Amino acid sequence: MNDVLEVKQVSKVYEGQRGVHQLDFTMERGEIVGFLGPNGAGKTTTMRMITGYVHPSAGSIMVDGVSVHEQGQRVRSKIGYLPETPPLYPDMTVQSYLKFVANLRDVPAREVKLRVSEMVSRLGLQGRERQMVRGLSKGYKQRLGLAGAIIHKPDLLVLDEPTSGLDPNQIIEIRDLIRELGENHTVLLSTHILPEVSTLCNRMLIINQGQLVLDGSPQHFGSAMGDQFKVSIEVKATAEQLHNVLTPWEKVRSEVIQASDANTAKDTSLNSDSANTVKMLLTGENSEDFREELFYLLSGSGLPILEMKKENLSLEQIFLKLTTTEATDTDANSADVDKVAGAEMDQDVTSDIDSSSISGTSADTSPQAHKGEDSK
Ligand SMILES: Nc1ncnc2c1ncn2[C@@H]1O[C@H](COP(=O)(O)OP(=O)(O)OP(=O)(O)O)[C@@H](O)[C@H]1O
Repeated sequence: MNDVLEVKQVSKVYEGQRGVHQLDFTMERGEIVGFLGPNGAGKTTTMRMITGYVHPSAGSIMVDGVSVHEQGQRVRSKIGYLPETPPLYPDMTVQSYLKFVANLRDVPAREVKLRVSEMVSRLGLQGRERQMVRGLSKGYKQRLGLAGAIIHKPDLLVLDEPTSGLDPNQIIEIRDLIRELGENHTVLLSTHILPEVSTLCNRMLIINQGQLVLDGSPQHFGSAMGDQFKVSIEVKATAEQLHNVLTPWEKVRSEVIQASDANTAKDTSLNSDSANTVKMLLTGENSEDFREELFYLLSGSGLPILEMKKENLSLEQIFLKLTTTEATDTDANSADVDKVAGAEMDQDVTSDIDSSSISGTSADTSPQAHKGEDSK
């Protein structure tokens, strides 16, 4: 069996209030899955149920074929969990903390020393072995938390907002580490930072109001969810010539973005080399791909197409679209939106580390998180 994680019809109700509702997804070995959602969507609840710290009200969760509910202790040895704020003991040194976690995680006594030094070098903690935890920067605390989460060589790594509160350099370092960890682990990672998903993950889940509203690869959506198909074109023509050809074509609405002829131009700053070219945004009445028809229409009219590009929704637009109230008023079971039409994601968003951050969130500060509690 290739599924490391199976979440089946899982719901959590807190004192009559919905935490999550009928979540259904699996994760295959080697996947790095981004788990996104606005505040209060149910990410932490889901992660805590997977790691066994919160009991589902309904449904079942299996890790590597073992039931979290029935064999919690066995499952914990298969999972590495990094809560948003790692449960570190400030009065321990880096080394003694790692030894402590190794023992807690049942690493065989004869392997502890080796495992600790492996973690120190793998997570870039060399030279800090004897430093007190309280003196570490937030970035190094995060490294130590990650070291503690993987010291027992778990199959599944669950990371709750691992880059939250870090500065941009630390964010890049921790992302690089997660990418490396993803080479040997299956990773479920919650985040508020949308570009993190496109840089790190090969799949993403979006949750809203406790329900899964999207399950797909960041590379395979954009023109999804019954959206109107959009194409931008640059044509060797005047805007008037192009309008004459396109106006009778009722299924497509056109809008000039840039034109070289002064009468219609929104941007007349073009130089003479681009004289008589026009850029337009064309919007179809539905999601049907009209590029081929467009090609024959323009070539039949003797208007050369200089460029044609399918316009995709950015990750932010997709997120907003799926997490507005209307989006979940309909039946928001993920299966309906899973089959998303192939489209490249707008890569522009990947360059911006913080501008897409949706918000901050609360933290789990308790060392008890290691031991298990049903605090939520
Ligand atoms: N212990 C609890 N008691 C009652 N309600 C809770 C408890 N924990 C979570 N909830 C509720 O469950 C829902 C999901 O919360 P959860 O913390 O899982 O969301 P989240 O996606 O992790 O949010 P954030 O991004 O803000 O951390 C929210 O409505 C929240 O108020």
